[in-house]
Amino acid sequence: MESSFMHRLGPERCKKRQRTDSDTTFPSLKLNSTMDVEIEATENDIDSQHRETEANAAQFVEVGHPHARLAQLPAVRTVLDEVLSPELCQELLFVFRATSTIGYRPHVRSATIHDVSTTAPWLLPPLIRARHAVLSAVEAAFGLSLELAVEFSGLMGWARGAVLGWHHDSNREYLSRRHLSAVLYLNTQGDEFGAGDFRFRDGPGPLRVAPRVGRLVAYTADRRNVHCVEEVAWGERCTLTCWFSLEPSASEDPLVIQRLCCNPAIRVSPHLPSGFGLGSQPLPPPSSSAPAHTAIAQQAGEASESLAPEVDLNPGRGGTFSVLVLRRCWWRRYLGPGLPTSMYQLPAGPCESPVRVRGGVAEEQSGDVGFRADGGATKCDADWRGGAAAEGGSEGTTGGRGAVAREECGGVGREGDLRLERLRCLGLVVVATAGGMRSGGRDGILRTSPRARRKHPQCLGTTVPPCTNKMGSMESTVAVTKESPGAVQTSVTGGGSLAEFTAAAAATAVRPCDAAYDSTSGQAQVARSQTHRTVDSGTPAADLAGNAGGYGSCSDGEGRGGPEENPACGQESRDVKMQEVEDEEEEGSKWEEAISREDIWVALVDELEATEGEGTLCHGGIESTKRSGGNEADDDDAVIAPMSARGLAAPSLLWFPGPSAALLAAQFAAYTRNIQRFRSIVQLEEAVRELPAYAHQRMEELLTELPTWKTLGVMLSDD
Ligand SMILES: O=C(O)CCC(=O)C(=O)O
Ligand SMILES: [Fe+2]
Repeated sequence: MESSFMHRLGPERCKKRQRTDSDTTFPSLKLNSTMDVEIEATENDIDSQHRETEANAAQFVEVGHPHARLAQLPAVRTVLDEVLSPELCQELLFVFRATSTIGYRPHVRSATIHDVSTTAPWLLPPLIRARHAVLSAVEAAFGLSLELAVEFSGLMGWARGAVLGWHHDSNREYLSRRHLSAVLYLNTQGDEFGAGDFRFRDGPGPLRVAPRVGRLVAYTADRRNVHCVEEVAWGERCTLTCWFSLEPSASEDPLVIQRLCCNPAIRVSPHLPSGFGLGSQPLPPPSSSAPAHTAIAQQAGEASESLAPEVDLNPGRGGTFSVLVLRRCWWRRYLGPGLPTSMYQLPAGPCESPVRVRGGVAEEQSGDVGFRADGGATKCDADWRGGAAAEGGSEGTTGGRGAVAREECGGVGREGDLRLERLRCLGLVVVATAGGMRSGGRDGILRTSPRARRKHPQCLGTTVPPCTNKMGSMESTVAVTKESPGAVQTSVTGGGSLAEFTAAAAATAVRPCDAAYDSTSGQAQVARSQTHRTVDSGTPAADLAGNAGGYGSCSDGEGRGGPEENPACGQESRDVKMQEVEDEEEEGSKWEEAISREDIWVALVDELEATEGEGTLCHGGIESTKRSGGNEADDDDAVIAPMSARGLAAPSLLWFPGPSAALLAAQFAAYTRNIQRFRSIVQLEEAVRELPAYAHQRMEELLTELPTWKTLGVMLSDD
């Protein structure tokens, strides 16, 4: 029996299986001690917060029946150490930080495998390796070899304040195909975060698991494993969270592979080998991605002399994978070779502004976007609940595959929102324009010469939900301006309509809890601003002022900025054009000095400008990402709850012609930020040398491995 398994599994899986087979029951668990894995629960352990949520758990029992295959397991949970090496965990942290976006609960951000596939496919190999190691460990631990499909996998970061009450992981009807859960901890409690214990409510020990790097806690998703996560006290607790299903059709692999196929970075021919995992889902016809392809080619052609030919990666092995690898793209001069362009190409398209605000019932407004005075959800949000914002997890707010009911509403524009959120998470400031800036802008793009920007870098960037045309006829501009080297001031100009206001609030990182729109009076304001102005709905010229919601702004809770450092904090917002003039007079030399230390960003910015209008790609990928990660989130606070904003030390001098470029910068910044020693922009040059090497290596790996994957379980390709 074992040998036949070994034959099917191949050496890697066998090794894993042999190692973990001995760990299937608790007495033989590879636990280092009970210091951080508590076997017995005490009465006091169930604190009031958890008691509150017991009622919740009780209501889920209906849908928490064990799967028949799992009903007689000798053990329903396990804890294993050293399932992943610290090095791989470290790399996963890197992947997570480079790709994460808003997560499924307040203070949680995540990077699902779909996110990674879409935005940075070259980062997939470590994630897939890790995912497969977890799969193997879980299958071995529960004696389910080759029986499990990965239903969801994603990297999660639980920041300070993140908490999850008692629940089990199949507590909703739509989670019923979720049969086993596994959480692999990527970092260690006490080192990189405080508190955040995982706890089982009752049943066999261990009842309390302290996260530590490489440790896996795995359990059946049914009601026998009611568990919780205690509140994280500081830092960020990072996990690779996976759910498994006994139903092959629940596998997320086909979608992931489809995502890759849609990604112009990895254009796979329609002639896929059988069993590749696509099932009946058709690939997009070549024509559907042709414009994108052309756009890239054009872009590459402009910026360079050569476009690599399509590469037949593996002609001999069942199927041709035509991989378009672009070379000589604009950033090559700065970042070196190896970075395919397409992951930076994000969709644009028609959609209303999809700002996401605090939980509540959607309210219809006259426009397409509702914004409630109490911070309730927009109409888009109602359909979006559980979209890309709810990536994984359980407790009803999480995971699953919810439908996006209104594509036209929650679709592309939502991605715009995600991008904004991502930028904000990274501590980057942005300028959003809706309908063009007054200072000579067109098409939502601020146009000043590079030279002028160098001298007057107060217009820091531009990004906007890619739906500005439908936002209304009025102009709306959000400018995040750097008032002094230590602080950022945000001003919103125009914003006459509800939609514009919401877009503005989103774009400026004004925390929704600090912004309000009075639907009765039509007044919108940003409450946290040092200076308040209101804007009359329908009055394009009206201004409202805000600050950048804690991102290097006046009210930064993390010690940056503040009135003392930022004399401009108390000033009223001004028209963007005015601002430029004044800065020129008052701060010119200061800026010059600051900029000279940021040449790399100037260069980046200049080149970003060149990508203006480069088009939008990956639409299908993004759509699919939303669907695959989504479910019925019942806690919309998760979506826009401000994340910790440990961004770049001086997130300035970013000028983005559009969301795609903004994401590029964000991703780039994420890379650099998360190489621990890079703390300031000044040090980016070093990162610039490392990033391409890493990305290049990983991309090569991906391109090499992809043709051999029949599913994302790479080891299965042995036979
Ligand atoms: O992160 C953990 O330790 C567990 C998370 C969890 O229980 C869930 O997402 O359902
Ligand atoms: Fe859970």
